[in-house]
Amino acid sequence: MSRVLIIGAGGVAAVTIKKCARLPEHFDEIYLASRTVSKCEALQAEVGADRVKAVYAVDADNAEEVEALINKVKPDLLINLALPYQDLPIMDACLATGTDYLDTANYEPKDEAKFEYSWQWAYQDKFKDKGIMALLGSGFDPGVTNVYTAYAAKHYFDEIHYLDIVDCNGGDHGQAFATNFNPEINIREITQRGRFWEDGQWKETDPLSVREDLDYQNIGVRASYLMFHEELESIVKHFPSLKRARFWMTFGDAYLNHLKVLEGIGMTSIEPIDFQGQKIVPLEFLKAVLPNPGSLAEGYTGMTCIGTYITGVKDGKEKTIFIYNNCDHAACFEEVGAQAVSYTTGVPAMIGAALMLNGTWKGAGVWNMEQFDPDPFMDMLNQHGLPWDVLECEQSPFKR
Ligand SMILES: NC(=O)c1ccc[n+]([C@@H]2O[C@H](COP(=O)([O-])OP(=O)(O)OC[C@H]3O[C@@H](n4cnc5c(N)ncnc54)[C@H](O)[C@@H]3O)[C@@H](O)[C@H]2O)c1
Ligand SMILES: N[C@@H](CCCCN[C@@H](CCC(=O)O)C(=O)O)C(=O)O
Repeated sequence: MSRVLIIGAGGVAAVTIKKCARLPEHFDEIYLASRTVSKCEALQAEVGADRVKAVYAVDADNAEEVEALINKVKPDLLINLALPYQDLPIMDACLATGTDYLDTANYEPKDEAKFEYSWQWAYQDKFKDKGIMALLGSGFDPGVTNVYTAYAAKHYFDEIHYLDIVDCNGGDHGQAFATNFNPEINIREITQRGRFWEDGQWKETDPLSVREDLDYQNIGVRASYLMFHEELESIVKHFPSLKRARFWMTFGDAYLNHLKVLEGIGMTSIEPIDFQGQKIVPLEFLKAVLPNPGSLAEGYTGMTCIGTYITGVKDGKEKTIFIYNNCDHAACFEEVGAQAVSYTTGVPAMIGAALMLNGTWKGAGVWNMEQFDPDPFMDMLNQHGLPWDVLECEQSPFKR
């Protein structure tokens, strides 16, 4: 029997819960908790009380509260789909109770827009000694992109040398400006300085200053900008043969113009300001004004294309492949009432959890996705709504 406790009841969690609920062979009992219990109740009503057994309010910034909840529910696995700020308190609660842990985004401190694995990797010995497992970044990127890299290294190359992860949302939600997942986390991510790995060191660029126009399968040519994304950090660690590793995300002109204005007037700042006698953080206020990402789903058209270009050597010859998925916003809405960015994150969280629970991916300690055999995960992507394809490219599409 397997019992999971999911923390978080936002856009991503809604997809994971619905997918888990359909798979009683992997998830016998599902429990749900979040800061706002009414969101959990709404999801429980949608999915059915036979599948989501009970819901709870929890403040996951508080490790002791999470620990008390774990002691009540006694899950085999805790799936963290709250925000990156809660990763460490939840990991502390898992350590205290001897519970396995999974998340989709690496820890970042609330008062500093900096995301890196050092904080979570620091739990390696503690998790190992306790005999429990943490699986980090089981979303799409990070997540599936790490698994694509491991799959390419296993089946297509003797050694991999160049990696370019590309993330295109070619969809149209009809809003002037909106983010597809938590606006605070998303805007903190894309306004950071760019960073990529080359010749054994990290190199920095000004935010969104390096552009390539790339042709995305079933979407077309889109302006793509170099950014830092967390999976680069673990992938270069686990594939030391990489000479260069970069991440690119597409943005339209309208999106970038809005972002520029919001940044220019200080609305993306995380420094608190005084407003009518109280402290407010401009970015938190902006989040309250922007559409809830879940609300974009109805009427959203077009698709995403996220994938990994890899160049390396096989039998002495250099070659490039592209492994990718297209995900259609409208099809996701029809299936689970969500848009494709929530879907592409929520499904891999379910798959990572299923592989942990049935022991296919197991081991004490803190793990990144590319450290396990990619094949069972790739099979489940095909079975559960995120089919992938591999293209052999004549040459790399990047000019630089
Ligand atoms: N790996 C990927 O591909 C990828 C892509 C998109 C999003 N993500 C990650 O997925 C996670 C969820 O994103 P989302 O769009 O669903 O966000 P969301 O804002 O819609 O949902 C977050 C949920 O966490 C809850 N929460 C926030 N603070 C809490 C606290 N202190 N205690 C308990 N619950 C709390 C909120 O109430 C909400 O239900 C984020 O960590 C995000 O960074 C990963
Ligand atoms: N998987 C991504 C999701 C973000 C998609 C970003 N693209 C922007 C582009 C919007 C536009 O140009 O209109 C988006 O918000 O969809 C991640 O890991 O961060």
